[in-house]
Amino acid sequence: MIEIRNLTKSYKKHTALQDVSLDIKQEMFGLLGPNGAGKTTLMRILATLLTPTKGSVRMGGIDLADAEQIRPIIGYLPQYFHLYPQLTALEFLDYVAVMKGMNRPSERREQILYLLEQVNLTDKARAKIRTFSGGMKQRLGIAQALLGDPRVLIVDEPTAGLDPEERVRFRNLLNQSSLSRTVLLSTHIVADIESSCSRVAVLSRGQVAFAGSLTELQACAEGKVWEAELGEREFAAYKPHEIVSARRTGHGMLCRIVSESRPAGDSIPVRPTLEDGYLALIGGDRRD
Ligand SMILES: Nc1ncnc2c1ncn2[C@@H]1O[C@H](COP(=O)(O)OP(=O)(O)OP(=O)(O)O)[C@@H](O)[C@H]1O
Repeated sequence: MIEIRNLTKSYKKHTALQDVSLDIKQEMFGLLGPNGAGKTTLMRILATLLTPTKGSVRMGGIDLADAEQIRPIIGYLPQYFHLYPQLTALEFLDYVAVMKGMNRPSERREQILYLLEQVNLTDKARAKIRTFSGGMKQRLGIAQALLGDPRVLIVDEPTAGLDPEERVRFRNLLNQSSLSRTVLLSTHIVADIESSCSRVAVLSRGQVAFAGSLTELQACAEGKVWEAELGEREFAAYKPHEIVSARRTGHGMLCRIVSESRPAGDSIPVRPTLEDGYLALIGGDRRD
């Protein structure tokens, strides 16, 4: 469905994306990566808001450069987006629908009411957006992205800042949306990928460090995850990204460690999680 070939984007001297190639089918595809890895840059290119320096993208066989053909098939929820606080949910969605070229009022009305129901905001249809919680705003954001029934939905870090209940609700909404379209979800939150995506790519410093199934990503930490009880000095000797979790015990800290080498002393190898796989892969490349 989406074929990304040798995509490069430079902002003056800084190269944010370098030679990125990916194939995304009709599926829910996750994009992981630390801060500054280039996720937003890639998403903005796919949403036709940025022009790549080099490379090409085709969606459903249409070249991304063909803006007139490509725009109607894309729905985009940016990381930060502006909602008009004085408008009601209905007024806002009607405004976006008009912007998307939906000219028939009856068609707009029908789709808006359907989407408000999908995102569970029917009872807030006539409430002003300024009264909405963060989760309600994100759900309204998804509704605006789904106006026009796009074949590709691009969502950039949509669950950051949501409470656990809203995050689960939002993930379910994305899962539901992915039944009939391609969804590309960018996030830092490994649990979001785990619960929703069939495949994932990891960007690191603008390059594809990994692309494959969740099981394959998990396997990147095979033989590199350990549980060990560490004293204060041993604990301090590890790099921050190597200790995934630590719990105080009577004698020190019981730590989960992602490391190429077996920790000294009493340590036992443990089965990696998806997060371990991600951490083993990006390791010291993390900038945050
Ligand atoms: N308009 C710009 N001009 C110059 N540099 C930019 C611009 N936009 C992004 N960058 C740089 O490009 C790199 C990639 O940024 P991008 O926002 O795509 O990363 P990201 O993976 O989405 O990060 P985050 O998770 O923090 O949102 C960063 O080093 C960033 O500082």
